[in-house]
Amino acid sequence: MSDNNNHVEVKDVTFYRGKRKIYDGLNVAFPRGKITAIMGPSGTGKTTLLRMIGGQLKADSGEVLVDGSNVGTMSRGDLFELRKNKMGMLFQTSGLFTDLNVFDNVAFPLRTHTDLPDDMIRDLVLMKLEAVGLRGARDLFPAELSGGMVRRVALARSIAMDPELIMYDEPFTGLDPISMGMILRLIRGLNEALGLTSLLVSHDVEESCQIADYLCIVSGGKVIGFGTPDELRNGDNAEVRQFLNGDPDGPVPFHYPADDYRADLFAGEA
Ligand SMILES: Nc1ncnc2c1ncn2[C@@H]1O[C@H](COP(=O)(O)OP(=O)(O)OP(=O)(O)O)[C@@H](O)[C@H]1O
Repeated sequence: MSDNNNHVEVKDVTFYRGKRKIYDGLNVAFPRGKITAIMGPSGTGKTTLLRMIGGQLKADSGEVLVDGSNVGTMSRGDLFELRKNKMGMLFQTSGLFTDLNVFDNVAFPLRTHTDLPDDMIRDLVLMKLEAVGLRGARDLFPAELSGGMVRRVALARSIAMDPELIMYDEPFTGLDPISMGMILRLIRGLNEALGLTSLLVSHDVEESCQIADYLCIVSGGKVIGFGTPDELRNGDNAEVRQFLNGDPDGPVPFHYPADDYRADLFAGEA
Protein backbone atom coordinates (compact mmCIF):
# COMPACT_ATOMS: atom_id res chain seq x y z
CA MET A 1 0.00 0.00 0.00
CA SER A 2 1.43 3.40 -0.82
CA ASP A 3 0.92 6.45 1.35
CA ASN A 4 -0.38 9.48 -0.51
CA ASN A 5 1.54 11.87 1.73
CA ASN A 6 4.73 10.30 0.45
CA HIS A 7 5.63 11.16 -3.12
CA VAL A 8 8.40 8.58 -3.28
CA GLU A 9 8.65 5.33 -1.36
CA VAL A 10 11.62 3.01 -1.37
CA LYS A 11 10.77 -0.40 0.02
CA ASP A 12 13.28 -3.01 1.01
CA VAL A 13 15.61 -2.17 -1.85
CA THR A 14 18.81 -4.05 -2.51
CA PHE A 15 21.23 -2.80 -5.13
CA TYR A 16 24.59 -4.18 -6.22
CA ARG A 17 27.42 -2.70 -8.24
CA GLY A 18 29.19 -5.81 -9.40
CA LYS A 19 29.70 -7.84 -6.23
CA ARG A 20 29.51 -4.79 -3.99
CA LYS A 21 26.24 -4.32 -2.15
CA ILE A 22 25.40 -0.61 -2.21
CA TYR A 23 21.96 -0.95 -0.62
CA ASP A 24 20.85 -3.70 1.66
CA GLY A 25 17.15 -3.58 2.50
CA LEU A 26 16.81 0.19 2.09
CA ASN A 27 13.52 1.63 3.33
CA VAL A 28 12.74 5.32 3.09
CA ALA A 29 9.83 7.58 2.11
CA PHE A 30 10.04 11.14 0.85
CA PRO A 31 7.14 13.42 1.82
CA ARG A 32 5.18 15.19 -0.89
CA GLY A 33 5.74 18.92 -1.34
CA LYS A 34 8.77 19.01 0.97
CA ILE A 35 12.50 19.41 0.48
CA THR A 36 14.48 16.42 1.70
CA ALA A 37 18.27 16.59 1.66
CA ILE A 38 19.95 13.20 1.22
CA MET A 39 23.36 13.19 2.83
CA GLY A 40 26.01 10.72 3.81
CA PRO A 41 29.65 9.78 3.30
CA SER A 42 31.16 9.82 -0.18
CA GLY A 43 30.47 6.77 -2.27
CA THR A 44 27.63 5.62 -0.06
CA GLY A 45 25.07 5.60 -2.88
CA LYS A 46 23.22 8.92 -2.83
CA THR A 47 23.40 9.50 -6.57
CA THR A 48 22.52 5.84 -7.06
CA LEU A 49 19.35 6.42 -5.03
CA LEU A 50 18.33 9.38 -7.22
CA ARG A 51 18.98 7.31 -10.32
CA MET A 52 16.82 4.48 -9.02
CA ILE A 53 14.01 6.96 -8.35
CA GLY A 54 14.47 8.37 -11.86
CA GLY A 55 14.35 4.84 -13.27
CA GLN A 56 17.84 5.01 -14.82
CA LEU A 57 18.98 2.25 -12.47
CA LYS A 58 16.88 -0.71 -11.40
CA ALA A 59 16.95 -2.14 -7.90
CA ASP A 60 18.02 -5.80 -7.70
CA SER A 61 15.14 -6.42 -5.33
CA GLY A 62 12.49 -4.36 -3.59
CA GLU A 63 10.34 -1.52 -4.93
CA VAL A 64 10.80 2.14 -5.79
CA LEU A 65 7.38 3.79 -5.96
CA VAL A 66 6.82 7.25 -7.42
CA ASP A 67 3.26 8.40 -6.87
CA GLY A 68 2.47 4.79 -6.06
CA SER A 69 3.83 3.43 -9.36
CA ASN A 70 6.75 1.03 -9.34
CA VAL A 71 9.41 2.59 -11.58
CA GLY A 72 11.37 -0.67 -11.63
CA THR A 73 8.61 -2.55 -13.45
CA MET A 74 7.29 0.24 -15.68
CA SER A 75 7.43 -0.14 -19.43
CA ARG A 76 9.97 2.07 -21.20
CA GLY A 77 7.09 4.15 -22.56
CA ASP A 78 5.52 4.74 -19.14
CA LEU A 79 8.88 5.58 -17.65
CA PHE A 80 9.53 8.05 -20.45
CA GLU A 81 6.15 9.71 -19.81
CA LEU A 82 6.79 9.85 -16.07
CA ARG A 83 10.20 11.45 -16.54
CA LYS A 84 8.93 13.84 -19.17
CA ASN A 85 5.80 15.04 -17.37
CA LYS A 86 6.46 14.61 -13.70
CA MET A 87 10.16 14.70 -12.94
CA GLY A 88 12.85 17.31 -13.22
CA MET A 89 16.50 16.53 -12.63
CA LEU A 90 19.39 18.85 -12.09
CA PHE A 91 22.79 17.24 -12.04
CA GLN A 92 26.14 18.82 -11.34
CA THR A 93 27.08 18.75 -14.99
CA SER A 94 24.42 21.03 -16.39
CA GLY A 95 23.86 19.13 -19.63
CA LEU A 96 23.11 22.38 -21.47
CA PHE A 97 23.50 22.22 -25.24
CA THR A 98 26.54 24.36 -25.99
CA ASP A 99 25.34 25.22 -29.50
CA LEU A 100 21.95 26.53 -28.30
CA ASN A 101 21.44 29.85 -26.58
CA VAL A 102 19.79 30.17 -23.17
CA PHE A 103 16.30 30.62 -24.61
CA ASP A 104 16.55 27.60 -26.89
CA ASN A 105 18.00 25.43 -24.13
CA VAL A 106 14.99 26.13 -21.92
CA ALA A 107 12.60 25.80 -24.86
CA PHE A 108 14.09 22.44 -25.85
CA PRO A 109 11.93 20.15 -23.67
CA LEU A 110 8.79 22.10 -24.58
CA ARG A 111 9.54 21.87 -28.30
CA THR A 112 10.47 18.21 -28.05
CA HIS A 113 7.64 16.99 -25.84
CA THR A 114 4.68 19.25 -26.60
CA ASP A 115 2.79 20.60 -29.61
CA LEU A 116 2.44 24.04 -28.08
CA PRO A 117 2.53 26.95 -30.52
CA ASP A 118 5.65 29.13 -30.66
CA ASP A 119 4.10 32.13 -28.92
CA MET A 120 3.04 30.00 -25.97
CA ILE A 121 6.47 28.38 -25.75
CA ARG A 122 7.99 31.86 -25.78
CA ASP A 123 5.82 32.94 -22.83
CA LEU A 124 6.60 29.79 -20.87
CA VAL A 125 10.35 30.09 -21.47
CA LEU A 126 10.37 33.75 -20.44
CA MET A 127 8.39 32.85 -17.32
CA LYS A 128 10.92 30.17 -16.33
CA LEU A 129 13.86 32.46 -17.10
CA GLU A 130 12.25 35.25 -15.07
CA ALA A 131 11.90 32.81 -12.16
CA VAL A 132 15.67 32.20 -12.16
CA GLY A 133 16.51 35.86 -12.83
CA LEU A 134 17.92 35.31 -16.31
CA ARG A 135 15.28 36.62 -18.68
CA GLY A 136 17.81 39.24 -19.77
CA ALA A 137 20.37 36.55 -20.64
CA ARG A 138 18.13 34.72 -23.11
CA ASP A 139 20.38 35.33 -26.13
CA LEU A 140 23.64 34.27 -24.49
CA PHE A 141 25.30 30.92 -25.15
CA PRO A 142 26.45 28.60 -22.32
CA ALA A 143 30.11 29.52 -22.93
CA GLU A 144 29.23 33.14 -22.14
CA LEU A 145 27.72 32.32 -18.72
CA SER A 146 29.27 31.98 -15.26
CA GLY A 147 29.05 28.64 -13.47
CA GLY A 148 26.21 29.93 -11.31
CA MET A 149 24.28 31.18 -14.33
CA VAL A 150 24.72 27.85 -16.11
CA ARG A 151 23.23 26.12 -13.06
CA ARG A 152 20.28 28.54 -13.07
CA VAL A 153 19.59 28.00 -16.79
CA ALA A 154 19.70 24.25 -16.20
CA LEU A 155 17.24 24.76 -13.35
CA ALA A 156 14.91 26.78 -15.61
CA ARG A 157 15.10 23.97 -18.16
CA SER A 158 14.39 21.29 -15.58
CA ILE A 159 11.18 23.08 -14.51
CA ALA A 160 10.10 23.86 -18.10
CA MET A 161 7.60 21.00 -18.13
CA ASP A 162 6.26 21.85 -14.65
CA PRO A 163 7.44 18.71 -12.85
CA GLU A 164 5.93 17.56 -9.56
CA LEU A 165 9.18 16.05 -8.34
CA ILE A 166 12.60 17.57 -8.80
CA MET A 167 15.92 15.97 -7.95
CA TYR A 168 19.11 17.95 -7.46
CA ASP A 169 22.49 16.23 -7.38
CA GLU A 170 25.15 18.41 -5.76
CA PRO A 171 23.63 21.70 -6.96
CA PHE A 172 26.03 23.88 -4.94
CA THR A 173 29.34 22.31 -5.95
CA GLY A 174 31.88 24.76 -7.33
CA LEU A 175 29.73 27.85 -6.82
CA ASP A 176 30.90 31.08 -5.21
CA PRO A 177 28.97 32.12 -2.08
CA ILE A 178 26.70 34.56 -3.93
CA SER A 179 25.73 32.05 -6.62
CA MET A 180 25.27 29.41 -3.94
CA GLY A 181 22.95 31.76 -2.05
CA MET A 182 20.96 32.31 -5.24
CA ILE A 183 20.58 28.60 -5.92
CA LEU A 184 19.56 27.99 -2.30
CA ARG A 185 16.92 30.70 -2.53
CA LEU A 186 15.70 29.35 -5.85
CA ILE A 187 15.37 25.77 -4.63
CA ARG A 188 13.38 26.91 -1.61
CA GLY A 189 11.37 29.48 -3.61
CA LEU A 190 10.47 27.05 -6.38
CA ASN A 191 9.51 24.45 -3.86
CA GLU A 192 7.09 26.86 -2.20
CA ALA A 193 5.74 28.48 -5.35
CA LEU A 194 5.18 25.27 -7.29
CA GLY A 195 4.50 22.86 -4.42
CA LEU A 196 7.27 20.62 -5.70
CA THR A 197 8.64 17.61 -3.93
CA SER A 198 12.38 18.23 -3.92
CA LEU A 199 15.15 15.71 -3.29
CA LEU A 200 18.57 17.21 -2.86
CA VAL A 201 21.85 15.31 -2.67
CA SER A 202 24.52 17.48 -1.16
CA HIS A 203 27.66 17.44 0.97
CA ASP A 204 27.03 21.00 2.11
CA VAL A 205 25.53 20.42 5.53
CA GLU A 206 24.99 24.05 6.55
CA GLU A 207 23.42 25.07 3.26
CA SER A 208 21.20 22.00 3.06
CA CYS A 209 20.01 22.47 6.63
CA GLN A 210 19.00 26.03 5.77
CA ILE A 211 16.46 24.95 3.17
CA ALA A 212 15.60 21.31 3.86
CA ASP A 213 12.44 20.35 5.68
CA TYR A 214 13.93 16.91 6.30
CA LEU A 215 17.34 15.30 6.21
CA CYS A 216 17.87 11.71 5.19
CA ILE A 217 21.28 10.42 6.28
CA VAL A 218 22.46 7.36 4.37
CA SER A 219 25.41 5.24 5.43
CA GLY A 220 26.44 1.62 4.99
CA GLY A 221 23.57 0.78 2.64
CA LYS A 222 20.85 2.00 5.00
CA VAL A 223 19.16 5.14 6.24
CA ILE A 224 20.68 5.88 9.63
CA GLY A 225 18.68 9.04 10.29
CA PHE A 226 15.58 10.75 8.94
CA GLY A 227 14.05 13.86 10.47
CA THR A 228 14.14 17.63 10.59
CA PRO A 229 17.61 19.16 10.87
CA ASP A 230 16.93 20.05 14.52
CA GLU A 231 15.65 16.59 15.39
CA LEU A 232 18.74 14.94 13.95
CA ARG A 233 21.21 17.42 15.45
CA ASN A 234 19.70 16.88 18.87
CA GLY A 235 18.96 13.19 18.42
CA ASP A 236 20.71 10.29 20.09
CA ASN A 237 22.41 8.78 17.04
CA ALA A 238 26.09 9.65 17.50
CA GLU A 239 27.02 8.80 13.90
CA VAL A 240 24.34 11.14 12.55
CA ARG A 241 25.49 13.90 14.91
CA GLN A 242 29.12 13.35 13.93
CA PHE A 243 28.20 13.66 10.28
CA LEU A 244 26.10 16.80 10.73
CA ASN A 245 28.67 18.49 12.96
CA GLY A 246 31.57 17.44 10.74
CA ASP A 247 33.48 16.02 13.72
CA PRO A 248 36.69 14.35 12.50
CA ASP A 249 36.47 11.63 15.14
CA GLY A 250 33.55 9.73 16.58
CA PRO A 251 31.71 6.52 15.70
CA VAL A 252 33.36 6.92 12.29
CA PRO A 253 36.96 6.83 13.59
CA PHE A 254 39.72 9.21 12.51
CA HIS A 255 42.25 6.36 12.58
CA TYR A 256 42.18 3.53 10.11
CA PRO A 257 42.44 0.35 12.21
CA ALA A 258 46.10 -0.17 13.20
CA ASP A 259 48.28 -2.06 15.69
CA ASP A 260 49.05 -0.40 19.01
CA TYR A 261 51.03 2.80 18.27
CA ARG A 262 53.72 2.29 20.97
CA ALA A 263 54.22 -1.31 19.97
CA ASP A 264 54.52 -0.21 16.35
CA LEU A 265 57.14 2.44 17.21
CA PHE A 266 59.19 0.10 19.39
CA ALA A 267 59.01 -2.61 16.74
CA GLY A 268 61.13 -0.32 14.53
CA GLU A 269 63.95 -0.31 17.13
CA ALA A 270 64.29 -4.07 17.28
N1 LIG B 1 28.91 3.14 -13.21
C1 LIG B 1 29.37 2.56 -12.10
N2 LIG B 1 29.95 1.35 -12.15
C2 LIG B 1 30.41 0.74 -11.03
N3 LIG B 1 30.35 1.28 -9.80
C3 LIG B 1 29.79 2.48 -9.69
C4 LIG B 1 29.28 3.21 -10.82
N4 LIG B 1 28.78 4.37 -10.41
C5 LIG B 1 28.97 4.40 -9.07
N5 LIG B 1 29.58 3.28 -8.64
C6 LIG B 1 29.93 2.94 -7.25
O1 LIG B 1 28.73 2.90 -6.50
C7 LIG B 1 28.94 3.48 -5.22
C8 LIG B 1 27.87 4.53 -4.97
O2 LIG B 1 28.07 5.59 -5.89
P1 LIG B 1 27.25 6.94 -5.79
O3 LIG B 1 27.75 7.83 -6.88
O4 LIG B 1 25.81 6.65 -5.74
O5 LIG B 1 27.72 7.49 -4.37
P2 LIG B 1 27.48 8.93 -3.71
O6 LIG B 1 27.04 8.67 -2.31
O7 LIG B 1 26.58 9.74 -4.57
O8 LIG B 1 28.96 9.51 -3.72
P3 LIG B 1 29.50 11.00 -3.73
O9 LIG B 1 28.98 11.63 -2.49
O10 LIG B 1 30.99 10.83 -3.68
O11 LIG B 1 29.01 11.64 -4.98
C9 LIG B 1 30.35 4.05 -5.21
O12 LIG B 1 31.15 3.18 -4.47
C10 LIG B 1 30.77 4.06 -6.64
O13 LIG B 1 32.15 3.79 -6.74
